[in-house]
Amino acid sequence: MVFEIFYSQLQELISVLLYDFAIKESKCQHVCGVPYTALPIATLLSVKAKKSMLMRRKEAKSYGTKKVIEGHYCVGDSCLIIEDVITSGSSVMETVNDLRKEGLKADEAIIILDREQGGKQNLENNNVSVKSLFTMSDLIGILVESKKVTEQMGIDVKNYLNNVQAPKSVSLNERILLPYEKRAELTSNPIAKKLFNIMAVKKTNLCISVDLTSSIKILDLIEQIGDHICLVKTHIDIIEDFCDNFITSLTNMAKKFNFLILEDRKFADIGNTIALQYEKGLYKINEWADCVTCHSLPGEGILKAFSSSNEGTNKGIFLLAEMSSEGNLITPEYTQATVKMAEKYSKLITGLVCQKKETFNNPEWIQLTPGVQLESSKDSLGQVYNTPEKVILENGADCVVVGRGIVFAKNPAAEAIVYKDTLWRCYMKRISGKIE
Ligand SMILES: O=c1ccn([C@@H]2O[C@H](COP(=O)(O)O)[C@@H](O)[C@H]2O)c(=O)[nH]1
Repeated sequence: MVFEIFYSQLQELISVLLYDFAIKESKCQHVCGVPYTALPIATLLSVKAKKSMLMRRKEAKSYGTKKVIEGHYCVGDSCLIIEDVITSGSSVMETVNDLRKEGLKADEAIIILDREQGGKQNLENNNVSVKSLFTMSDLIGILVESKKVTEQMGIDVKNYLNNVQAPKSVSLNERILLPYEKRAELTSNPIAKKLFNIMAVKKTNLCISVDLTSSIKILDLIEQIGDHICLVKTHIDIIEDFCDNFITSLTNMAKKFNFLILEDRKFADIGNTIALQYEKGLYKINEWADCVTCHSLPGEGILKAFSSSNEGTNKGIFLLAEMSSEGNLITPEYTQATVKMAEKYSKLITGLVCQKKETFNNPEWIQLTPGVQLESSKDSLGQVYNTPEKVILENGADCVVVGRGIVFAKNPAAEAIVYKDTLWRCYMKRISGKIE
């Protein structure tokens, strides 16, 4: 909604509407705009309502006062948050958290447009009441009525809003406290539902990365550890003796041991090529993999391609939002944009490959975290390993990828049990809420 700042009359109109709608009644002493696009409107409202303005810095200055919240206020003062658009509500929540850290009351937010994708619910779960001038349904109704868009477009948008299911209503970061069974009920992706249920039933959140080049060795390893895993992650293109029988044996084992199969192909091309790579060639990945990994780098086309390839089938995508390797080029902005993209295709998304619990809040998705061994360490090519305790208790992992830690252990079967038990203990501790 950054456009409003380009038109001074529009800015004035919006500030008058907001003032009459919610601000003139508010008892709050201060207003604070969510950086950055709500700052101009917050400034106008602060002048109109004669309330002092507080400004939240996104990054604290490295010099001087190093304050995150600028302005004149006392502990216990109340502050009204102003935001232009909410989707999940996470940007508003960041501002709320910073204000609360300073001892301010931040319990009310005024929004210009609520996109009706779960943000209001999330904020209310965090004791922030939300009033919005418009909702997306209002807006589309007005556009249809004034014939600016067709009735069919209005129906399509409403269907889209229903399909892009709102992140189910849990508090931000509460997802890590919810048990897998509960999250299985919340999710709309069929593979996420299955995986949550398998983890709960088998009491394991261990994903084995079978990075071996011999199909016999892979099958032999899975035969030994099948009872202790929920997910087998393959790199199908490293297998030197690949043949269709391997897929038959692997999928039979998946049924026998009740695990799912993730092909870690990390697709990263234009939609058309993705569809070919997914369905054709030697591997015909779509026929046997329950889910695949893919980069968000090429843009939405990649998810559109999977949507049409998977129409009518139960499949899932893990989007890469972060990587475990040292010096990788993924920035926080890239990660955020990836999460946004996932929100738009929520039904298709099984989860995100990521390293931090803050990366997303939606309890429907599974945080898949690679780069795990029993001791923190690094390999010689930049892989960074964290411990099970760190990734589950501190960093929010739901399902943990272990490769060489098990595959190259002296006794892989025994080592798989050690990993499984350690990871499960950490998960149980996390959902009990007893994390210091
Ligand atoms: O950020 C990422 C994404 C994927 N991986 C994959 O996980 C396994 C890790 O194997 P280890 O032997 O445990 O290091 C591997 O297949 C990677 O391709 C990752 O490590 N980091």
